[in-house]
Amino acid sequence: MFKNIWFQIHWFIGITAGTILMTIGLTGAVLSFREEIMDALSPGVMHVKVREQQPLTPQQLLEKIAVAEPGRRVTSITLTPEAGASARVVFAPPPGVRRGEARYVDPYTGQVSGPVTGMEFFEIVERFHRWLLLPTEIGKIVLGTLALSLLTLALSGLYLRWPRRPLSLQAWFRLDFKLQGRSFLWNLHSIIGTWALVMYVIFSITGAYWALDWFKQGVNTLAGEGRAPQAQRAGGGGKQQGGERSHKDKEEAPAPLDLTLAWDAFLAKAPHYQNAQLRLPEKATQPVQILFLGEHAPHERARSRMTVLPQSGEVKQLELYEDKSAGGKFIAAIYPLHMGTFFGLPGRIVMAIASLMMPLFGITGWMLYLDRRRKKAALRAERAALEQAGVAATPAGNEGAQASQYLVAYASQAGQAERVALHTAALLRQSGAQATVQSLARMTPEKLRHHPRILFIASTFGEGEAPDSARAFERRMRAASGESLAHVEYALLALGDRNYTKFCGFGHTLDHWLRNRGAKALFPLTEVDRMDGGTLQKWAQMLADNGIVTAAAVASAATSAAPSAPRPQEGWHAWSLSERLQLNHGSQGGPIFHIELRTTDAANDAWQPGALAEILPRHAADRVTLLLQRLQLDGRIVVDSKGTRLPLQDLLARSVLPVGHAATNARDAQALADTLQPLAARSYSIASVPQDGAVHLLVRQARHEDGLGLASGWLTEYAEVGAPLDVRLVANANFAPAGGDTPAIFIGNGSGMAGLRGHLRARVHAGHARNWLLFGERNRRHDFLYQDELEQWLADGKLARLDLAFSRDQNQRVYVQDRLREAADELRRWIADGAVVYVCGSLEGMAAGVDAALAEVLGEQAVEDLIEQGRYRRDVY
Ligand SMILES: Cc1cc2nc3c(=O)[nH]c(=O)nc-3n(C[C@H](O)[C@H](O)[C@H](O)COP(=O)(O)O)c2cc1C
Repeated sequence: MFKNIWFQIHWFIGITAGTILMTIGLTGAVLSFREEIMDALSPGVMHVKVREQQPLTPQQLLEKIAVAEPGRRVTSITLTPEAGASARVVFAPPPGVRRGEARYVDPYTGQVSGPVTGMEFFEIVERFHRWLLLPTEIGKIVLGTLALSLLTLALSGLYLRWPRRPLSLQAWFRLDFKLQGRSFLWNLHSIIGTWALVMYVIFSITGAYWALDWFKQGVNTLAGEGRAPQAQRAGGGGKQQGGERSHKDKEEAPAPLDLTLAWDAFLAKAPHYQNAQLRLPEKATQPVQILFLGEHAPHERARSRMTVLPQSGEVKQLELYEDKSAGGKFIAAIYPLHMGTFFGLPGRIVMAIASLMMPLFGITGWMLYLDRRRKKAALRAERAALEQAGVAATPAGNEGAQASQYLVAYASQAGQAERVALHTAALLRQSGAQATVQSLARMTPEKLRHHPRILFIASTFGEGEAPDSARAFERRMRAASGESLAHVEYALLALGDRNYTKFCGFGHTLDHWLRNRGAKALFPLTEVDRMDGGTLQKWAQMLADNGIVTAAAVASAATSAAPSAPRPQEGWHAWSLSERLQLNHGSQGGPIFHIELRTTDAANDAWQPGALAEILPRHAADRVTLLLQRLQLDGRIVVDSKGTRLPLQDLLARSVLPVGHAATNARDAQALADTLQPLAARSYSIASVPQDGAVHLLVRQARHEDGLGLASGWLTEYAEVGAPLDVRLVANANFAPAGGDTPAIFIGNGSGMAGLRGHLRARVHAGHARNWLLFGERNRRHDFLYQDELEQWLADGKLARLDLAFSRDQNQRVYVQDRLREAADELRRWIADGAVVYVCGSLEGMAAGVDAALAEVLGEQAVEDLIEQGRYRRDVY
């Protein structure tokens, strides 16, 4: 709730003040290097060619100027001892003008140069930066408000992005260029924001100091400097008055001013000055003020002040910077802090970059805002449509127990999980079931037991954590006592992004917790990568396969708009199936095939152990032909599908085949093509390393009542050896190698050997020998996959230990988890040595059993710690 309020404040200020702040940032960056730019644009003006001779004294300069510019009074001269640096002089302004003209004077000849190129431009930029080109008093208030807005944005942003693991540097500072879409924008916005935070706080506080008088007075009082110091710009503070007076006194022909004695007095006190500005009086009898940077001045505003009588050279007053109070020094540091010069050139560059980045925030912020609006609008439309159809979210406080047959509970950050939840509810209703949609924000873990059948749609946020709205639920979940959910059946769809280390992290946490409470999964957790449309279809299909919704409802939903983002098409490459070999002839289980894929595309043949190969499957040619015959359509007719032209039979082979009315209603080939949805990609663990020159897969052929499984049938039976395949290799951060020579324990069963073998082959190549493999299947005789290779590694010392669990080779069933228990002491030793555990294979039975065995041997907390430390990695399905 509190967070939500801050979120609203952040985006509201962001889209209003933030938009103007972009221009303030840009102009600030332009002003950072104003002097250097003007110097470069005006050769021979701000710096002249260095000569052997001594530069002229201020008095000599004054005399030369009097000849060159007769009748013009000089109000200040600024000198720098650097060889070749011109003196800067300011003339008294004409009546009614606020600022006098500034010109540069050759330090050796006293020649007055022409105006500096760019000066006017920078003055306009400065007026924009300080007052938005408004009248000063109004401009100051606007800029002060903007400065405070920037402070609010920075601090609320910090609060909103506070990582749940604040000790992780990575969570604070790591830019992740693998991310895409909203996740990438969010990463950019929050990480760069963190980097720039200190700079923005400095900008806003120092900016507010100049713009808001009350703020300035407050700061001055705090600093023990009761009055605001005089403006310290050249020709600033009180100059206006001076200008008016000069006009009034013009007739009186002031006595000529001689600076010789005053300058000598100054040099006697500060012979090694870095910079001196002489403020000249109108009359020779009045004192000259010299503001100067002493030899050890730490920054450009660490100025000392000397007041000297020009006629006698008597020093009336000397206020050294060194003698200022701490508060006074702080006030003097405000300008260099704002400019970054307080920290020298590096500070200036950092501040300029931070200013330049302000538009990046504005733009990413706007994009996040618009994306969110779009998603919310889509969600509203969806909700309205589904409400018409009778599927509505339960009002708060009415979790009405058994009232509905299914609870569809979602955890969503930006609304995608909610949309899927609404669609799932629609599917349920079309199938004749009752459904209630409920956010986990309104649920507590304790209330779940009132719902015997729950479908969860859970997205992940942060680093593998629950979305904000479900954080309270997650907290309670961790704290909840061991209340049993034994009578609850559930299915879980986890939304995530594979580019994050903890892919679908919250979905898995929730799943783990539900199982530990005794809830029964209707089918294994389904992961969805970046709202992949195909996987969502798989979810619907799983619901149908398990009798939760009807096939007809799924088919009709498939032809209507699915709640998926357009499938990212990038990354698909042409591969070919180069080898196929059944490894388990005679097995009691389904046939398992070793399959090799090759590509000629060298740019696409690198992957890390644990990676997955996504494959776009196709229907067997016979099935397509049969359908075409039934529809009396010619499969060779070329149709258009999302901009690609291809024969209808090819499109059908890659699409969900239409059933019922959807097919028979199609008037012609193109009308049919327009209704088709692409088949979901299937992921397989890669069992080889790039050095093998091919992607190896282990595919178990699935057989259903109506024939072979779609993808496994295609890969193991229908596709000819040599057939082309659309393949995309994706990293699997959850199952990536932990790196280095740390000991590794590999546990798996059946085709799960694939993911383990990929890691093992990589480690063997790298010469890492502390590998322990626990593998299980039914019979040693038929199911000892890759037996020769494993035994060879064992003999060569490349595999330190191999435990096999062939469940049906003896009367009593034995599984990998049993082997793990038998080797408890060894397991504890390996874990103590820092071992990383990799589990690959079936979620049901194996993964859950291994989980329980690990908890038994090592303790629940130790398992939690392993997960936290990234030492328990799983690729289970
Ligand atoms: C800031 C941010 C952090 C995320 N962190 C993860 C993560 O750790 N693991 C993951 O699998 N997905 C992560 N995601 C991806 C989301 O879970 C995914 O985009 C999901 O579809 C969002 O659904 P929603 O709109 O219901 O929140 C993250 C997304 C964002 C914007």
